[in-house]
Amino acid sequence: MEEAAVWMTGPSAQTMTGGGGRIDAAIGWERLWRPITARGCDVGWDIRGIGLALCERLLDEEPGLQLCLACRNMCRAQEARAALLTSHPRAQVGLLQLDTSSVTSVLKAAQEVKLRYSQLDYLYLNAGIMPNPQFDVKAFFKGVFSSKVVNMLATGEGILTQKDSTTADGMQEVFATNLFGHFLLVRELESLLCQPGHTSQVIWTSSSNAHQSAFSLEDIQHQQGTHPYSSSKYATDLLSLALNTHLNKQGLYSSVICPGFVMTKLTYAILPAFPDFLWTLAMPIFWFIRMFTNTFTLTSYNGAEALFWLFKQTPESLDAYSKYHSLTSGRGANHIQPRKMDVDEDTAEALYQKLLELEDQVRKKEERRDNASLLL
Ligand SMILES: NC(=O)C1=CN([C@@H]2O[C@H](COP(=O)(O)OP(=O)(O)OC[C@H]3O[C@@H](n4cnc5c(N)ncnc54)[C@H](OP(=O)(O)O)[C@@H]3O)[C@@H](O)[C@H]2O)C=CC1
Ligand SMILES: CC(C)CCC[C@@H](C)[C@H]1CC[C@H]2C3=C(CC[C@]12C)[C@@]1(C)CCC(=O)C[C@@H]1CC3
Repeated sequence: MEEAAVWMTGPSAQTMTGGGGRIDAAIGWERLWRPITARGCDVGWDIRGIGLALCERLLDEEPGLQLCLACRNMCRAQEARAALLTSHPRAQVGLLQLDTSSVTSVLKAAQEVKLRYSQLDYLYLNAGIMPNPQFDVKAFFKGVFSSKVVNMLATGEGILTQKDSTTADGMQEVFATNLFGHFLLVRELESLLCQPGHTSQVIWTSSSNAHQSAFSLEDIQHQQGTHPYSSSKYATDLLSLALNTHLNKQGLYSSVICPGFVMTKLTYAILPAFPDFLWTLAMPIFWFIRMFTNTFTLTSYNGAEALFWLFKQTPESLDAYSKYHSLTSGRGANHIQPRKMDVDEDTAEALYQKLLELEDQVRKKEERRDNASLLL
């Protein structure tokens, strides 16, 4: 058995297909697009997600690092691994199939990790979705000419809604993918993360879009509303706090980051009708906006700054009540800023208890399913 340094969900290379043809050059100094050199599963254009950018940054720092990438799409996972090994031939990059929206998949992946490794130092929980985003153009232009413009551009507040769906386990998909799957994973991997005389870090990719107003303890899955993404990210902030309360003594430290506004598959989907060349034309506007709000980090490299920074910190020095923001100045320089989160211990504990109840229910369901398949 090996000691895995870093374990990560959702770091695969993204390929964008269709959607308005090809772009044949990297844009400006900040490379947003890269042509796929070794043809893999899809034909299209490669946009790095924040997870893959982080892997590259970690390997730049420590070329011999042992990484394990947990991805739902193994084809993309292999592409990501190949890209990492090309730039860092000494790296040890393991792959694991994991769909965070599926209870069965999470339990199976956790079993596999326990077979492969005896200890985990870092667990990056980065997988996330924002399905069927609806961009409110009217509210956007109204916001642009109001005093709320900076906040709107930094958080996306008031201009985005999503249409959620249910998973095969009967859960809300955004909740299951962004929060519950990760929670179950942490619970399953507690023994590897909480080793005597050892500290570990659990690092969540949260968001500035995490709003208390979108979250309700009476509806933690956000079945009723139209802001499931915002609700799941606020729940992430609460859960991180609760994990610290419960597990700091056992050596597990949890932190949340916000990568800023980054151009990835997730954000391109917000304006799917926008052809590629319009995104290219919008870049100077984005760089201009960056002069006023340093939350426009734009590239995955910049967005991964806080994730990378946390890797180098001693866990005991981190503040459980702060979110660590990746920020990029108008001149393109990166820095980190801890900002106090709008969370309290009682709500965090109440959510934690509800998640434990739900965990209990899904485990019983899984057991019944396993027993039924044994009988067949
Ligand atoms: N881009 C932005 O501006 C911001 C992003 N974030 C957060 O950053 C994180 C990374 O997003 P980003 O890089 O932007 O977007 P991407 O869409 O590029 O990356 C999301 C990753 O999550 C994976 N994923 C999605 N669903 C599942 C699932 N069910 N099981 C396993 N993996 C899954 C995707 O895998 P696959 O390759 O199969 O699609 C992909 O690798 C997310 O949590 C997002 O919410 C937060 C604030 C701003
Ligand atoms: C000129 C126009 C094309 C500008 C459109 C800008 C908006 C699409 C973006 C402005 C702020 C962005 C933002 C997000 C999505 C895209 C914007 C609304 C997020 C909500 C994406 C997901 C997150 O977790 C937080 C981001 C905050 C900022």
